[in-house]
Amino acid sequence: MATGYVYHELYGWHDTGTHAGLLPADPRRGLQPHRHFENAEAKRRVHELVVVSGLIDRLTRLRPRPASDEEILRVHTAAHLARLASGSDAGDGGSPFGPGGLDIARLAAGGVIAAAESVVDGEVDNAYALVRPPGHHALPDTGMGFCLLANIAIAVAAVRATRGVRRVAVVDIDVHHGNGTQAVFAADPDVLTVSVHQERVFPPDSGHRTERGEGAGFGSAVNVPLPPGTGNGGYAAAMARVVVPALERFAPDLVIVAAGYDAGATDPLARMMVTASGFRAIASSLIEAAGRLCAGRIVFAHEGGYDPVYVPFCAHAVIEALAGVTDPLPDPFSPNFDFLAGQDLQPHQEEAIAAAEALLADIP
Ligand SMILES: O=C(CCC1CCCC1)NO
Ligand SMILES: [Zn+2]
Repeated sequence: MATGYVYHELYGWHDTGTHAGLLPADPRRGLQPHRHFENAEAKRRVHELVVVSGLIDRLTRLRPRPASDEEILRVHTAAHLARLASGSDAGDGGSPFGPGGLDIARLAAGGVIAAAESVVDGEVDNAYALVRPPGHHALPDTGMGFCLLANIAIAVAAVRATRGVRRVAVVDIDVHHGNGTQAVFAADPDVLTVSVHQERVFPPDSGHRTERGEGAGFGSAVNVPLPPGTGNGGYAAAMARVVVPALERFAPDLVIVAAGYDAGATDPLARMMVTASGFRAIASSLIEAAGRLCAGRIVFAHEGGYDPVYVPFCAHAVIEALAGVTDPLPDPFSPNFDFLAGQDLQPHQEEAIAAAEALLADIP
C-alpha cells in the first residue's frame, strides 16, 4: 500500500497571533491575550510523531506546491483573493494571519491538490495532506472559522478540471459543520458533501439535516448533526448507517475526507468524546468503502483539532489506517478515554442517526 504524505514546515509559520484563544484580546472586556486556538502546535506535533514513530518510513513524501490564481478562482471570488493578498484577517474578524498568510494558504490548498492528483494519477494508492491553515469553512467570497482558502473545494475543482474526475464525495468528520465545501457544491449533483458534526456548534445555526443542496444538486448535501457528548459508538453508527451507505449510493470516482480531530475527547472547541481508536475506526470504514467503490482512491486533508497533546495520536492512527499498518502505535491515553461512561451509542444519538438515514433516498 503506497500512502502519500504532504507536509511542509511553512504550515507551522502561518501566524495567527495572540487572540484570547478565539476572540481578539481586549482588556476592556476582560479578554487577556493568549495564543490563538488555531496555532501551529497540534499539527507540527502530528508530523513530529509521524517521524519519531517511524511511520514516516512507510509513507511516500509528496511535495506541496502553491495553488495558482487560476486554481483558486475556480472556487473563490477575485475580491476574496485580493483581501488575502493585502489584509490580515480572512474575513470574519476571528481568522487572523500575518505577513505572507496568502502564500502559506496557497501552499495548504496546493498540498491537497498535490495529494489528490497523486492519488488520481495512481502514483500512490491514497494520501494524507497534513496542511495548515484549514479550509472547510471558507466560502467563495470570504474566509471564516480560521479558514482562508477552501482547500478541499479547490482540490476537487482542480482534479475535475485537469484529470477528468467527475463524481467526488467529500466526507467531513471535523466536529464543526463543513459549511464551506457544502456551499461551493450545493447545486452540483456530481459532488456529494456529507458532514458529521456536533449539532449547532459552528458556524452558528448551520449544518441542519434540512440543508440538502439546491436545484440540480438537491440531495447532494447530507448533514448528520449529533448531540454533544457523542463518542466512539455514536460515530461508528453514523458511519455505518449514514456515511458509508451514502457513498455506496453516490458511487464516487474519488473520496476526500475533511479530517478534523476536534471531535476528540480533549478538544477545547467542542464537546465530543472520540478517541484515537475511534478515529482509526472512522478512517477504516471510509478506506474500506473507497476500496469497494473507487479502487481505494481516498485523500484525507487535515482540518481542525486543537489539543496539541492528543491530536497527534488521533491523526497518527488515521495515517496508520491509510498505510495499512497492522502494529499500530498504542494510545497512552486509551485507559482514560476509551472507557468513559457514554462511549457506546446512546438512545438520543441513535435517534439523530436514524433521522439522517432518511436523507439517503435523495442522493443524486
Ligand atoms: O475548528 C474549526 C473552528 C471552529 C471555531 C471557529 C470559531 C468558533 C469555533 N472549524 O472546523
Ligand atoms: Zn473544527
